[in-house]
Amino acid sequence: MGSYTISEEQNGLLLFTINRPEKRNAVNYEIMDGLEEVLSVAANKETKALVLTGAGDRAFCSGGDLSVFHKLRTADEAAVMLSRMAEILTRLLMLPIPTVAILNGTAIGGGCEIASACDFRLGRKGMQAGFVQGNMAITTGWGGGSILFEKLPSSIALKMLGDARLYSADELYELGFLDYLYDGDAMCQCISFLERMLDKETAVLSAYKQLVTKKWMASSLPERIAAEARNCATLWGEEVHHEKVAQFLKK
Ligand SMILES: CC[C@@H](C(=O)O)C(=O)SCCNC(=O)CCNC(=O)[C@H](O)C(C)(C)COP(=O)(O)OP(=O)(O)OC[C@H]1O[C@@H](n2cnc3c(N)ncnc32)[C@H](O)[C@@H]1OP(=O)(O)O
Repeated sequence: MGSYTISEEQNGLLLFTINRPEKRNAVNYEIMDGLEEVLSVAANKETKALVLTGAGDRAFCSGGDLSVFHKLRTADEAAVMLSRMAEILTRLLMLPIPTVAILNGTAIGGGCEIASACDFRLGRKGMQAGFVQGNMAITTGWGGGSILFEKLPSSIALKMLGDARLYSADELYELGFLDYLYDGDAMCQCISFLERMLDKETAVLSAYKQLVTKKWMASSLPERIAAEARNCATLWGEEVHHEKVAQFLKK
């Protein structure tokens, strides 16, 4: 089995599952390929909504695979990976159909950035999530910071990014990062959350989605996301970042 699966589910849902539970679903280059693939498949007019989740019950996604990306030493090397992923999240954000992240477990760093790029975030009761990049002496580098400022009041977004800590599911729901808390079968809960929307014509859902994507285009969000990736790349090239990652890998 590869690092991801793509499956067509009932009610017109397209499901992308990050399948590296033993690495807490950390993102490697294969998963980036998979995200690019699923975004192309989602353009099919039969798809009503795209759903992203992680395999297992421990993690949605633990961010970038530090053992792989630790090999990127300079700002220029990091910029290639960061800007590719920023482009993927921009496509996900602008997809003309609803998108859902099912946070079946912990979401950390880049995992929170992926979730932020989705229209809705459903969290399993008891999960945790945090933009911990600050503890690694970098910022969000896949565009998730700029996206979070669009999704939440700026004081809440700044606190979450600056704290760089894990928040509980209850806190995340209260802050508005999570739209729904579930327990039990994740797909059943997701279908139930989307039930009334899935009855509607794709053209209707797309028209509504475009109301927000046009706003984001007009405020140059894609350019802001690209700038965020470049700024992160500069911090990435600093020795202090490499030391923090080495500490994690040593553990
Ligand atoms: C690079 C992009 C950047 C961005 O732009 O946003 C980022 O994403 S930075 C943030 C990177 N992520 C992290 O800092 C998270 C690191 N992981 C953890 O804190 C913990 O693993 C966890 C996610 C809280 C889970 O804890 P736990 O359930 O106790 O599992 P373990 O810690 O024992 O991990 C099991 C296994 O998985 C490996 N692992 C986990 N996360 C990553 C990761 N991001 N990259 C690579 N490998 C990861 C961990 O090393 C263990 O491996 P083994 O020792 O081989 O079993």
